Amino acid sequence: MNIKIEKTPLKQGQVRIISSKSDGHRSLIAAALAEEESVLFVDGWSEDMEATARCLQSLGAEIEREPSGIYVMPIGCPLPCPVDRIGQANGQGIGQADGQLCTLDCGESGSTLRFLLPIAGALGKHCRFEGKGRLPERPIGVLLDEMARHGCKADGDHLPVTLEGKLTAGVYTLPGNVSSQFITGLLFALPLLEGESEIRLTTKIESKGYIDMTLKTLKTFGITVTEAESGWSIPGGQKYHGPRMRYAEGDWSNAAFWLVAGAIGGSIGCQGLDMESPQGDRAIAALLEEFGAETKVALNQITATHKEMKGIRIDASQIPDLVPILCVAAAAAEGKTEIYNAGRLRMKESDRLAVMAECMQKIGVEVEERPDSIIITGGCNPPEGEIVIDSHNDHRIVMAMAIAAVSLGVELTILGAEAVNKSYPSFFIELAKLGGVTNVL
Ligand SMILES: O=C(O)C1=C[C@@H](OP(=O)(O)O)[C@@H](O)[C@H](O)C1
Ligand SMILES: C=C(OP(=O)(O)O)C(=O)O
Repeated sequence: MNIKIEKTPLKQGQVRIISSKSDGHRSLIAAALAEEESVLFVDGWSEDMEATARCLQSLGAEIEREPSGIYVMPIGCPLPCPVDRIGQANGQGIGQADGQLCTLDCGESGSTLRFLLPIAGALGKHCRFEGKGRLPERPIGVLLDEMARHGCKADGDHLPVTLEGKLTAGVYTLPGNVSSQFITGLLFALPLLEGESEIRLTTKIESKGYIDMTLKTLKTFGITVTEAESGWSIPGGQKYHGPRMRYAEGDWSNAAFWLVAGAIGGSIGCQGLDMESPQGDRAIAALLEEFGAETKVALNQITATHKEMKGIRIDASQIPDLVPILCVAAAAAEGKTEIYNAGRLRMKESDRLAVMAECMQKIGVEVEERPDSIIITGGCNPPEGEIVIDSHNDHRIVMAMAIAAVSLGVELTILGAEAVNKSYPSFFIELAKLGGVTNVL
């Protein structure tokens, strides 16, 4: 789907923010590992969350999405689970038959893949992991090596991979700067093993907010994890016991698009966010203040309002998903903005540093791309003629450039705009509610 976005600016207004997909993944996983069935309330549903739900079903959970909530019957449920029923139909009785292969189609979701690899290993499931788009290129090797050292082998280091064996407890040593998702996956998996485990980091942790989200979910489900000198200690033999009903919290990464739009050209409020959330992308509020814009919190709403903005230096190591929209904020700020420690952006749904540099150039913003950073000089001089942006199938590029169009006043066409469905299917509906004018071509 290609969408043309007119340069009509957004009106002042409010957006009700959908549930965090990161919290959605974690809540679904914890509920599927729990001892009891539960209901999860999620406002909005994305392709990535669908991928996690689908994979958990392949592992044996029953997940039913009703208008009243998402009903999760855990993997270890006392009733026959879907996979087990196949076993029964094959005359193999209740319980997954030894060696029976289940396929986990992770779609394009890095979180789904990297969270579920160690979980499948801890459950001793014989699984084939598949994925599409850029997912097969995204790194999983360091996690698979560590899993292999602990009894669970994969037949390759990129998708598709098939796992064989069952994880054993012990010391898991990993870098903290490739993907925090490896650590989240292990934090979910290791409590299920017999015996104590430890995760030891060999570098400083990046994307730490996401680990904090995982630790918060684990605590809610009664799982004990203690911080160690360079990682975490995880007692084995634990069981997940969670609340029977749970609400996923609002998504700060999605809110950032609207807050930047408010900061550049008016005033936009976001509702439904937890102001104390562990989500690292909550940093958007402080960053907009640093740029010079105004943010105000009243009750459950945060509003960003335009004030003259000046370029700043931004360390991206803890907030990778904010970078595309921060590039747009930088284009509206006077002087230079440098976003550094951003090398990991190259291994997301697209090479986000290269793609944002390409997009900024196309709309007439001065930009310099370096291996680990991007430098943007404020000011936008769009060229004559039609501007066409290739989304590279990346949801955050689509959303960032849609906000660029309405906030920087550049009419443009985005190719492959359906990529928004990965995390925020109602994005263009919200844009229209705020007065954004779009045409599907
Ligand atoms: O744990 C999570 O929910 C996520 C972790 C981050 O990945 P990295 O840790 O690989 O940076 C982030 O980019 C991704 O969108 C979601
Ligand atoms: C990188 C992202 O997600 P994931 O790693 O789960 O694919 C994202 O949502 O921007």
